[in-house]
Amino acid sequence: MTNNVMVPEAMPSITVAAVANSPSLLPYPPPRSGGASAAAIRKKSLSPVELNGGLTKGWLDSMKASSPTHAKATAALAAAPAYEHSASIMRHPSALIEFEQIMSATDGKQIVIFLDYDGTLSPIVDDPDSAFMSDAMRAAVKEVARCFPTAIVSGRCRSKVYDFVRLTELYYAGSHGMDIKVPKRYTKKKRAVLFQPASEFLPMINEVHRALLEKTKSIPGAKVENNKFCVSVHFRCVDEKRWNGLLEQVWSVLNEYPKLRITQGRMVLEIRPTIKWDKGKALEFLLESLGFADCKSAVPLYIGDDRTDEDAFKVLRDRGQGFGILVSKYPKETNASYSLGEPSEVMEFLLRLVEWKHLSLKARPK
Ligand SMILES: O=P(O)(O)OC[C@H]1O[C@H](O[C@H]2O[C@H](CO)[C@@H](O)[C@H](O)[C@H]2O)[C@H](O)[C@@H](O)[C@@H]1O
Repeated sequence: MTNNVMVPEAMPSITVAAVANSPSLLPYPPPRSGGASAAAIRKKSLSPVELNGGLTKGWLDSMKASSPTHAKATAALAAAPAYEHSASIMRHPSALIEFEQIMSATDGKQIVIFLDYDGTLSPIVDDPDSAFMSDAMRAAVKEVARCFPTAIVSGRCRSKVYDFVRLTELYYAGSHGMDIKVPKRYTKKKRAVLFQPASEFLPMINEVHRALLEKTKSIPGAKVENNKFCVSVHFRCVDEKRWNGLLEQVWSVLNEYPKLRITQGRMVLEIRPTIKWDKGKALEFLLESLGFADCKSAVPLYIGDDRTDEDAFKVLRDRGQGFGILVSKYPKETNASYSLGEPSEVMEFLLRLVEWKHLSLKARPK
């Protein structure tokens, strides 16, 4: 355990009572038009689906602290007392330092790699359209995919994340796992698998995207991104003084869509269907499609940096299978077992995996 200051990358968890007792807080979900009672709102706030990753008290603080490239990150670090180190929050062991231990736990089983994109394979940048991965990272991912089944699981829409990664040998799950494509050469039945559990929401998402574009166009720096089955509203380039205004605009749109929910990522609000599907479910779906439904036959390694990746870390922890690896410079409350500081360390870890695979093949008795 270190004495590092804990800086949350997404929102801190809070109790429902704290929400109910804080009139200054904007409640989530927002009051629907038609005037839901405060009790009804509080009751709705209890929904685990919404609290788990939903927008809660402290969203402004956590939004401020969620960006390593944001000027206020330094200030957030300086505000140590606000994020005091607690016994439950510690830096997890480095996956690089503990590499041999991780590998010995794989015990000859099939390793399957799951990679988040933004903040994991590419550094966080101001413009989401310029979040390119380096050629060196692409080469490392290509090598790793030669050695192990490898999937990208991203909040972005699948086609966009493919345009960044440009490797045909991978499986892609976009829209937080709500758009999964497994190429036919990898499926048992040799038929491409396309899984889109939120397809009925497509018209609604497009409508919300258009409404949000319109509502936010007067806010300098605000960016609305259509991720096919979800929409991202970016705060990164918006002056902090306007964040509440931007949030209000988002809520004014969402008021009309009770079948959508909102979660918070790194300087971003993500609007998505209320269906019970997330990166954790996507991980399970992919394992099954690849023929590894049986816990005993595969060791999944899931590497991600965001709040939404916690769903996948939790699945691994609950199944007692494989390892979650959190990408974060700061200690954080997480279900991951190991950590890596930044994308450059992710690349180093991937290259170690490739090297390990080659050495283990050489060591095999002829
Ligand atoms: O699941 P992910 O692949 O991590 O996608 C989550 C969001 O990633 C992108 O936004 C984040 O990265 C941007 C580029 O570095 C950055 O500007 C933004 O502040 C980050 O939140 C993507 O643009 C979003 O649509 C995804 O939801």
